[in-house]
Amino acid sequence: MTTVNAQPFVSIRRHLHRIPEPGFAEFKTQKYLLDYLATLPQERMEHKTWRTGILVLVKGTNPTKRIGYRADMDGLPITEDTSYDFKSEHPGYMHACGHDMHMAIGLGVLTHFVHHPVRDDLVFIFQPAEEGPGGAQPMLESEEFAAWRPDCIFALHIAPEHPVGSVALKPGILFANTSELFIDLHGKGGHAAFPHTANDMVVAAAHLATQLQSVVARNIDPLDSAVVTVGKIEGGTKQNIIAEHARLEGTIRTLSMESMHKVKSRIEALVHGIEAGFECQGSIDYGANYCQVYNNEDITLNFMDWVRESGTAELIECPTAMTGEDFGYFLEQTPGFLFWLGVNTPYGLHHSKIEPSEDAIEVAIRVLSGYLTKKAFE
Ligand SMILES: CC(=O)N[C@@H](CCC[C@H](N)C(=O)O)C(=O)O
Repeated sequence: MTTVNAQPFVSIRRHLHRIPEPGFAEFKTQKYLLDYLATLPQERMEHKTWRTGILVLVKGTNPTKRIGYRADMDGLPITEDTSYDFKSEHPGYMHACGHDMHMAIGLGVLTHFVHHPVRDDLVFIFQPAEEGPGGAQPMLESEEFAAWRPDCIFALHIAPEHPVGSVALKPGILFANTSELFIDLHGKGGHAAFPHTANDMVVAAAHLATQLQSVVARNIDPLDSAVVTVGKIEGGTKQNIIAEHARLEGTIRTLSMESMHKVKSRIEALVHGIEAGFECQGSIDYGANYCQVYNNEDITLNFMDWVRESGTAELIECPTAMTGEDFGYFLEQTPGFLFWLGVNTPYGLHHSKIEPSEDAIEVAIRVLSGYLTKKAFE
């Protein structure tokens, strides 16, 4: 089994944790990663940037194919509430989805292969804007990516609910199809004391938020799975002014595209109903849409067998989750898989208190280095 000194990558993770940035604005993150790459021996390495992302080629000794690992880079608009002494230095932003861990692990694996080259070429992909508006699709269409397109590709995501030392996955559909959801309602504002002269968009938004919950409950086959979550409502300007505008922001998750179309058409019908019922105008924007994460059956089962046989980590066969990931677009074009990495913390992804166990960094570097070495000689 490969032994790994993960301490430098724990420090890297802590530095990255301090500088979370929004999608396509990962400027400090990109610079920090580039500065680290410059400290490595350059003989076997080439790199190039794509927008705020980075692609790194670690050259094989006698390459027959290219193997990819992808790490996402962006943070989330969350005010951090952890006990860390290396908290976010960017007010209102936090690495609450583990991308700091994913990048540190990527650098750890890359560093291992710079010092221990294998037969095949390895491509490390640091991708911006996973949380939105979605960096994978435009990156896949770029010339920079096309020149180093991998033949198979892997990624991981931290899993708060799984123990450190474990990896969890399944062949087939692992994550759902997603669509963002932004609904604007425009009515007639007015004085709080004269409601009969106005069309109150706070009341309309409240009705709509409640009605949206009927879509999954009443329009989707209970044996299928779907989610409609409204995560944010904004409306009004002052307590004694009737609001002329309200905005609902949410996300849709489905396991099939058929259900995605059904959910969207029901949402459109409900918004028309609100327009008629509250004499207002509604508009819907579906923002960024991600396709499902579909793990290639053969490669995933092969990896699961390898984990079991090598004893590199505890293997958990997990169910499908309604999370989304634009890594699904890589898997649509290139066979591979994504796995959950156990980080054992009571707070979930996107929570202001999440503190993933950093011991998982060593586990991930060990698993990925071991597996990619095997893969490079298959
Ligand atoms: C792993 C994870 O938490 N991914 C995000 C992906 C966001 C997709 C998109 N911006 C949306 O909100 O629909 C997730 O929320 O699952």
